[in-house]
Amino acid sequence: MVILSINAGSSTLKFGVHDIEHGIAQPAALTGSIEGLEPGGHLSLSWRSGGQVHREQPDVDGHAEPFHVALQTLQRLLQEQRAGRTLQAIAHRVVHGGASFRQAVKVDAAILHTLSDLAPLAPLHQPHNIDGILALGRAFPDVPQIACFDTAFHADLPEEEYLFALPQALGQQGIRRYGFHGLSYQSVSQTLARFSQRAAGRVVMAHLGNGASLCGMLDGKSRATTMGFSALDGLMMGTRCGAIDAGVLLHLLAQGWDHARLEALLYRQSGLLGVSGISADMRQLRASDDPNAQLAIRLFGYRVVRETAAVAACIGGLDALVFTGGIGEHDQLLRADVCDRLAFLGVALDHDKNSTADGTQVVPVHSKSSQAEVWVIPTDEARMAAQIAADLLRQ
Ligand SMILES: Nc1ncnc2c1ncn2[C@@H]1O[C@H](COP(=O)(O)OP(=O)(O)O)[C@@H](O)[C@H]1O
Ligand SMILES: CC(=O)OP(=O)(O)O
Ligand SMILES: [Mg+2]
Repeated sequence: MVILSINAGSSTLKFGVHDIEHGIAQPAALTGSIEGLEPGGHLSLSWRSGGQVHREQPDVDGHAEPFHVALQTLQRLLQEQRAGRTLQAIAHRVVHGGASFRQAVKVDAAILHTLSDLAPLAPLHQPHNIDGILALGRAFPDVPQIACFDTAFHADLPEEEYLFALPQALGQQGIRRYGFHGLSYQSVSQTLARFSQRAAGRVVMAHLGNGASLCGMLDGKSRATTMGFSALDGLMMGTRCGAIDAGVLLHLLAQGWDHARLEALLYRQSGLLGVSGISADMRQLRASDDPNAQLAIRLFGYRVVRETAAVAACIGGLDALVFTGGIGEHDQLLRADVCDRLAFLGVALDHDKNSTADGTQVVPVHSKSSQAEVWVIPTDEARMAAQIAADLLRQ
């Protein structure tokens, strides 16, 4: 069996072609991303197969929809690689499953409708996830499309974690904490379990990418997480501010800000980009000597420390801390800053080991004397989605 995994975002479409052997999704035989899907962006395709990396610039005529060109490019690549003919399913990462979906589902018209209703709760993600399902449904009409939700991993959060302190009628309408990055947490916790017995204990995972969140787990199950009703809560991110005093929003509303302006502020103009005024990308901030770039990095690390301690408190302590996501896997300075400040929780980093971890493999980075283990583990959301889809098809 072969499953194509799709993670369609606002600027990138990431894909992986996974063989399923004896029910287990294998690392992608063909993997890649199409970048530059945002308005005015420059489309570029990069893909890896058999250890070789290929790059190309798809031809785009000025009027073509970037998403359409990306899809044609992907279809062509699948044909060339003979992967398209054998597809058994297409697994889509869908960020928000709301109260309706506690686990993955095979998509039909009614389900698409429900997913569309959730789009305002994840405006950076859900519309693109849905576009991906529609486009691949047209391209491969006979192949089942499976929606794999970021929220599903957190479906059993305890009541005191998922309830907001609002009148209960609102909670009953579905206004509650859902939590996100679930495919990543599930992938990384399965990997941790292969390497460390601490996976059965009190684990805090830090998914620090363009979006960023933490998850506190007991025995591999989500018990606390920083993202909430939407993917805005919790940590500071590339362009999102994370947790913010709701009084600020009331104040801006009273000043005449409308929904569209607030949404743009909270989702697209804040975070590393907003504070630095330079970039949402940690690599560019590291390379800059502008004091505002350094300030943005400091705020980012500070918030990770603050929230890690809070999440550790919710799960009763810390047996292991795991870094993943683009920043978590690659930014050794950020890991060092965070771990040094978490010494009070029994975290002691081995700085030499930390400097070798670059997201290509699983690396323990704690020192011998550390009470808590610290790991850098590359996430594989695509393989996780393929696995979830394979499991669903077998049911
Ligand atoms: N070598 C690196 N050093 C520091 N940060 C990095 C590095 N590579 C990637 N990043 C950060 O990771 C982010 C992308 O994270 P990723 O988890 O891949 O994001 P996405 O949410 O798009 O899946 C980039 O925006 C950048 O901030
Ligand atoms: C939920 C979320 O923020 O996802 P991403 O990190 O892909 O933006
Ligand atoms: Mg991500």
